[in-house]
Amino acid sequence: MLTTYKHEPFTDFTVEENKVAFEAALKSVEAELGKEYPLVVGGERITTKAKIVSNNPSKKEEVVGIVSKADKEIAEKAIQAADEAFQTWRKVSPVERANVLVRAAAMIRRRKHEFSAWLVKEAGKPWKEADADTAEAIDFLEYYARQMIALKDGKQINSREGEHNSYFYTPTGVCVTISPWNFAFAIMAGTTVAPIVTGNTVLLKPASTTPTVAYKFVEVLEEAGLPKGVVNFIPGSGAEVGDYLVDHPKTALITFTGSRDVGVRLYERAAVVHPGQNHLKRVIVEMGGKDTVVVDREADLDLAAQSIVVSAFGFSGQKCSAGSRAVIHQDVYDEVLEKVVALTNELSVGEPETNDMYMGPVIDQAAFNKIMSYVEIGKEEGRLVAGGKGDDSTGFFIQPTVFADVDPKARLMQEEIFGPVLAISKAKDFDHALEIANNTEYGLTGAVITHNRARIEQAKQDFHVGNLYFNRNCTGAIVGYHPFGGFKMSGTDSKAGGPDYLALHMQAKTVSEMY
Ligand SMILES: NC(=O)c1ccc[n+]([C@@H]2O[C@H](COP(=O)([O-])OP(=O)(O)OC[C@H]3O[C@@H](n4cnc5c(N)ncnc54)[C@H](O)[C@@H]3O)[C@@H](O)[C@H]2O)c1
Ligand SMILES: N[C@@H](CCC=O)C(=O)O
Repeated sequence: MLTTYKHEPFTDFTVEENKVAFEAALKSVEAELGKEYPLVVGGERITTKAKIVSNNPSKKEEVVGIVSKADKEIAEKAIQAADEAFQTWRKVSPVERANVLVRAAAMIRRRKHEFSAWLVKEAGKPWKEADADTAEAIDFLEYYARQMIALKDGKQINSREGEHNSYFYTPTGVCVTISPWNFAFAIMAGTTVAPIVTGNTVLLKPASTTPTVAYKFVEVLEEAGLPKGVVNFIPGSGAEVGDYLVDHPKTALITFTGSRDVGVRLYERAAVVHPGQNHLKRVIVEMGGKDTVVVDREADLDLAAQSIVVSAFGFSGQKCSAGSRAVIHQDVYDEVLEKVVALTNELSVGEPETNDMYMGPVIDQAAFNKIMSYVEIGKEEGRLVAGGKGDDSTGFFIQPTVFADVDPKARLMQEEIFGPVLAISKAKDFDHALEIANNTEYGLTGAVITHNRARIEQAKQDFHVGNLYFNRNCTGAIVGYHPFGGFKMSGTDSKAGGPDYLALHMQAKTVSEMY
């Protein structure tokens, strides 16, 4: 019997013992930098000539891992291995499947700082962000294990005299998991184990910037007792391997987390029925955000400024949930803006290895260039009040940047920048603030800072986002506490870490037997 689910606590790095332990983990990871990792297909290790090289975004020259790269031929082999493994894995009891996740969670918990240290190196995460990413990966394993046990007997339905009816969930088939780099552990792990615990088999294609941590996770699943072929590790080009897997007639389920453009393309492709395919593919697509913190005139203005800054600049704004826009009531606009600028100017940016930096680098050169081009756009569209500079000489560092007085329809207020750039608009009143908050194509997260109960109720009805928060920041959803997923072009609102999530990976079956 499992204990009641509780989320994994975050590490307090002001405690000397924790700091020392994390430094030791970083040292041990440093000793492993630059190693090579194979693909894993049906349990077999495959080394290819073509490689994906992942570098430390804060020290461009530092190679973190060199990972073999799958092509179409290997992708085909992996699909066959996953299909074969499905025939037995689907019959393994849900409790046994759940136990694999619980064992894996325990193993990761014992190596928690080591995994977080990999995230510092490979994703450029400051310690606190890396620790939260690892904690969330553990949470997904623990939460989905318990959810599967709760669903194992299906749900109660009615029977009539002489008839016995039952309703239960069955596995779907081969699942393609395509994950992003920004929660290189948590989202990769969560979107891998949800299909596994529900009895499906998985082809895992992690992001090319963060494949090492994904390989380490696959090793843990194997050590936890996952049979060969249930998870297959096949990093590769999104365009080549991604398309091949999405189009394949044996693919039953696709779970994608990433950008809007790739997600939409994949959603369209998955709708096409290919020769040899006798089913419709299930698709879970979680995409970007352009998330807003709204500040009412009746609000704690210090809390408002803190919420805006934390939402905008945590992990350098590289969260789909990032509050990259703030909309402030005109009566308190100047005061909140002044506080936001003061807090922003206190933030430090630099190599995250030593835990004295609030923000590390952005992920790579392409991201650096894109974000800096938005800084230039911002200079045309608004008033630069903080930051505005970047330095890519040794790593990809960008100052936390704030633009004030931006028109609600300006590009800076509409497009996902995915970096430390905050745009601020002034609202005439609360209705106007909500109108601006809703005026993008996205609908992922949002926050409202207000003391006014009527406005809280109004926002609950009218602020059209999947995750709405009051009097706090709009990032940092916790598995099992804040099920996560967005409306509109932010995705299929599948609510990762929530009670309805696992059912999306299964087929409900009705059985009726006459006595
Ligand atoms: N809604 C959410 O829960 C959520 C969570 C995290 C990140 N995101 C979003 O993800 C984006 C950042 O992540 P990213 O830069 O890794 O996104 P991305 O779309 O560039 O890549 C995501 C994954 O898709 C793969 N890919 C790329 N082209 C492909 C193709 N043609 N076919 C199949 N796969 C392909 C990539 O290799 C990667 O594994 C942001 O837009 C962010 O908002 C959303
Ligand atoms: N679930 C995370 C965001 C994931 C996307 O990047 C949060 O709530 O901040």
